[in-house]
Amino acid sequence: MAELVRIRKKRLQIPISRLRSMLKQLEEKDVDFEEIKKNLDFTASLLEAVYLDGSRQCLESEDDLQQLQSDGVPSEVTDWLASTFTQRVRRPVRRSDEKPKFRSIVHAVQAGIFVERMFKRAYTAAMPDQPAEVVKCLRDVDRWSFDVFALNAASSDHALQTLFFELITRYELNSRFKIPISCLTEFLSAVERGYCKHNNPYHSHVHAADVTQTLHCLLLRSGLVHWLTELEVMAALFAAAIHDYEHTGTTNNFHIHTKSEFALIYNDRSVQESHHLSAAFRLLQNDQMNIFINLTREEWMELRSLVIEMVLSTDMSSHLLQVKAMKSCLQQQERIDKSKALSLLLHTADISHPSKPWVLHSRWTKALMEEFFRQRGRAWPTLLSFV
Ligand SMILES: Nc1ncnc2c1ncn2[C@@H]1O[C@@H]2COP(=O)(O)O[C@H]2[C@H]1O
Ligand SMILES: [Zn+2]
Repeated sequence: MAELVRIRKKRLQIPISRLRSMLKQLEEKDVDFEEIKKNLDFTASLLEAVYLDGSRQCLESEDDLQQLQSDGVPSEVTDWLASTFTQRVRRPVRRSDEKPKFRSIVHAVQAGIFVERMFKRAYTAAMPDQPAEVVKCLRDVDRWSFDVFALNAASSDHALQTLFFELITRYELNSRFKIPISCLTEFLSAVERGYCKHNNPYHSHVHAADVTQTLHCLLLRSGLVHWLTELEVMAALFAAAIHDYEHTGTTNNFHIHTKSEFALIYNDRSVQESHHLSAAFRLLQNDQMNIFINLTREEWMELRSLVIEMVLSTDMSSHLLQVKAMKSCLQQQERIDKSKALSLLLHTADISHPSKPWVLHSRWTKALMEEFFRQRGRAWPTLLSFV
């Protein structure tokens, strides 16, 4: 793994140093501005291509370049790839009339910084040694088809801990927010125990790991990750990890109609979601588990507010409202509220399994059916009408 990262880093050194030198020239304003903007645009397209089509492990040979070409990457980008990563000489670039937009430069710079960070993390992560099987599973962590069940088996039933650790270190959020490693370990163990409390076939820590990975995939592949601050990414991953914490394996309706303790505490409003939040935040009251101990007060307030909004939005009863609000926002070209967008993304990840490969979807569906049947059993016979 370390060897692979070393090779990848070496390959990316050329475009990274190119990007840096272009930026320096831009600052000094002593070059052809249009040319440099175009180069930056190419760099962004290259980096996006490397990530978006999952081919960042390639660029080994001409075959890989061929593959990029067939995947619809512009010919200029493929040429640039060839001249940068292989011995092939670059063809003259066709001049385009279209002026590169300032946004392209912003994206290029952001993409460059992001890619460099993703690779740097391999050198800074304090992650414990993982079994080879876990490392193998995690290679697919950026993919929609990621097999969370395989990860759970490889990590001896610790999918959530393993995945959260991986993502936090990948995004370098552990160093950015000075998360004590011992707190992170304690906290994640407690979260996994909470998910096991009711022995649910569906709402287990594996579901939490699945939703967290899916959210990461959505953020990465849509490019939204460049639009977000580190605090927002941290809040999003945290919200996904805890979004069903201590789920009882029953629906909100079940709680309301059985006049459960939770329904009484939360006044029939988003009963489960309110409990997931409250119980997870309560864990952080314990200093041994407070992974956010080093956040400033402002950072903490912002993170807490975002997480609350995101987890409450996983209440299925808010589905239509959320979709309608986002549609009207897009139609009227209004500025999109980040917390609303993140909430919708978490909700999307939460109900995403029907769009995953059949082998994953059918497994989730069986687990959910089993959970629904168990609830029916618990409600029998008087309350059957509402379950
Ligand atoms: N394929 C599905 N069909 C019907 N309901 C689903 C399906 N997938 C998920 N759900 C429900 O949608 C809910 C989303 O939030 P939860 O994860 O708490 O619980 C989930 C299930 O109750
Ligand atoms: Zn869920």
